[in-house]
Amino acid sequence: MIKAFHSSFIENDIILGEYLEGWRELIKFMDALGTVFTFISQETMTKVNILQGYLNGENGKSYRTLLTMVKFELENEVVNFKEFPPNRVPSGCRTLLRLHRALKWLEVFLYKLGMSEGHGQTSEMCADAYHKTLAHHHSWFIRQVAEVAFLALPPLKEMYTVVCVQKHEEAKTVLLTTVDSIVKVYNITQEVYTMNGMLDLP
Ligand SMILES: CCCCCCCC/C=C\CCCCCCCC(=O)N[C@@H](COP(=O)(O)O)[C@H](O)/C=C/CCCCCCCCCCCCC
Repeated sequence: MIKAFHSSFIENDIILGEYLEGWRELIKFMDALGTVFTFISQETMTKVNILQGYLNGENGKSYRTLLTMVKFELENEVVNFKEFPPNRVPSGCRTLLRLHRALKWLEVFLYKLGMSEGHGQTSEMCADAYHKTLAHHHSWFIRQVAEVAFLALPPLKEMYTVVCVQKHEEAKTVLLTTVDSIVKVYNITQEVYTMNGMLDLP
């Protein structure tokens, strides 16, 4: 997962194929945490599949990177700035924005896990990261579902086994290295979306 996210950025752009690979690896982590996260994992996979569909489609070349996707979709008026178009596959830009917002939550959550010194409740860290980030973009109903899922998060030691480490020091290295890659990917994407006025796509 670190490898995929790390090789996804080039200068000020993101290679979409690598980015989606990073997400697929993240989904594997989430699946390893238990069936209570299936709903979130499926929602994430749906978004990944929409983007992969564009990448594999007839205009696939235009979806090779974040910048080429944005250029193509804006030039071809694929992006809807006013409403979520019913009965149409959502644009790549709108779909990636949902993953981008979730990446901020993940950055904050993994940073908290890494800096926890082996103490603290994972559910509290996760909820706190969520309230500060992704929750701002979710409806009341989704926020309630998320709160219930957080309660099912395993304790810190068990979470470490998910990232294949035993001790806090090892976990800290893995988690903070991941955060580092996520921050780079997040900042590039944020810049591109800001420049194109696309941070609030419906
Ligand atoms: C050692 C620790 C390893 C931890 C690894 C964690 C891996 C996490 C992987 C994925 C994170 C979740 C990504 C969630 C994507 C949500 C996309 C989204 O916001 N969708 C909403 C908006 O879409 P549209 O309706 O506009 O199309 C959608 O409404 C939401 C659906 C339900 C998802 C609710 C997610 C809320 C919680 C996020 C925290 C996940 C907790 C997982 C705990 C590990």
